[in-house]
Amino acid sequence: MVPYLNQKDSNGNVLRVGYTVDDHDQEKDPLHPSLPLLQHADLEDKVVLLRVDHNVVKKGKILDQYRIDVTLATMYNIIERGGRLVIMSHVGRPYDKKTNTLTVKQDEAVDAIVGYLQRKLRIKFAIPKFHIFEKEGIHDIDTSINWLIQDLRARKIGGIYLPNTRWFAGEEDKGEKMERLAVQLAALADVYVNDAFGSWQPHTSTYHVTKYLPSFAGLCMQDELSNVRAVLEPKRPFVAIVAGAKYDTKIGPLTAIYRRVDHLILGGLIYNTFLCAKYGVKIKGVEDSDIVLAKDLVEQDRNEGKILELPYVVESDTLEGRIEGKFRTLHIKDFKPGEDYQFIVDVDPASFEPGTEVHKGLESAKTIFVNAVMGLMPSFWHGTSKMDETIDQNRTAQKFFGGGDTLQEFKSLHPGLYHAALDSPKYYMFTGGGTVLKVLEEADPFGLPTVKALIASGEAYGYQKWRAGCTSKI
Ligand SMILES: Nc1ncnc2c1ncn2[C@@H]1O[C@H](COP(=O)(O)OP(=O)(O)OP(=O)(O)O)[C@@H](O)[C@H]1O
Ligand SMILES: O=C(O)[C@H](O)COP(=O)(O)O
Repeated sequence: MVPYLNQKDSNGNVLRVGYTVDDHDQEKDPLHPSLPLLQHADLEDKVVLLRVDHNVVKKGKILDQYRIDVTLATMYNIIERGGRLVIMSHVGRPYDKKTNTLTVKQDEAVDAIVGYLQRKLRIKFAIPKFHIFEKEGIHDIDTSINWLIQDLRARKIGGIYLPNTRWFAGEEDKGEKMERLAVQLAALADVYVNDAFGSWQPHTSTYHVTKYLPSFAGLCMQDELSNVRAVLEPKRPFVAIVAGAKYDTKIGPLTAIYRRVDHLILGGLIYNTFLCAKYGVKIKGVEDSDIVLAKDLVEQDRNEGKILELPYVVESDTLEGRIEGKFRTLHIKDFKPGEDYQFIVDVDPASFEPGTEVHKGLESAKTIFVNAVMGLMPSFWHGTSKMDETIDQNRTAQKFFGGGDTLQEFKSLHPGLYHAALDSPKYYMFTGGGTVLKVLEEADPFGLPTVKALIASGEAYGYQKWRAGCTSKI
């Protein structure tokens, strides 16, 4: 039997699920016709493995619950239609690719998320416990979970929330461990739903598991895929601001994004690396191998001049904080090839003052995409704060913010503006900033590896054929 809705009326038309949302307007907002949608899954009495991006915990605490809140509709929809929830998310980056070790820290546990969900939904979630090996994490999903699954099916508990997916040895593995985890995850459930737009990396819980279960895009995923089109087809001039810490996953897309924008503004570790490559300086914390990668971008920009450089940066002797006498503002025009600098930890707000190229670029933009925390938080917030204010002064541009820390810092630095922005048609908040960069690189929202995997699963389970056979609008 196909895993899709199977109720038909007397004319053989597939019935819409009366009480649920089946109102994605394909004409207004076309999603890929082969992308299996949650609305079309048969969920009655099914255990649903739901992958979300609840990567909102820092030092054991939730700083901004936005990325949890936007998945509540998917959860409610699943429960309301008879599904039973097994939820999973990653928190942080416990796996160190360089040393090949995995560090399990309790302050990256999902407990705070589960506490929040229980308060919000008023239902009880169980977090199963598995044996954790030092430097290797969790090897296997222990069969003891079967008791919990039984309780879940019997409605003795409201849901199960698995431990941080990146604590599993097979999550980021490419070999046997990955295959093992994919099979073990799939064995827990009848259906898989991906609502984790922000987690585009093809890991086991976002990608490989789809080989073993009928898989669907959740409601948050669908909204994000629809909205990202506005960034792919922007009103011009289009300015992108990319900053922050995740140099490794963001430098790749950056050269492709360069081709799409009218202006690019860099900050954070990405800017430090760019400055080293362009001005031949050494900045503490920037690795030589990363500078080599940034050289392509510098070359490209020598010809096209799209990068608007933030002229004033903040140098600090320590990463411990903003300590009087240990930090200073530098102008990049004073950089001399071969010179060594301490940590560059922020841009000075003066970089955004009227009259600067950066200010002119932001003032005249019609579309602005922001995946940017300009400085090392929480001490060096001044550059990010000024950036947010400067962007807001442009009242005509369509403004897109995306990224866990980007949203969280926007909220903590300008709470009033952040809440107004959530309701403003001039702003849109994406749950993943790196994901939007990846979409821009692929030039196609459905080119994300995780979305391609959902489409492939639909092919394997006959979704396209089922959909072609539906005569009523679904
Ligand atoms: N110059 C800097 N040196 C060190 N860390 C920095 C610097 N500038 C910013 N950061 C850190 O970058 C982090 C944010 O970067 P990150 O790439 O994770 O952004 P994000 O908005 O979460 O994006 P995404 O959701 O796409 O991962 C913050 O924790 C901030 O402290
Ligand atoms: O915070 C994020 O950007 C997402 O949760 C993705 O995290 P990742 O870049 O570590 O995959």
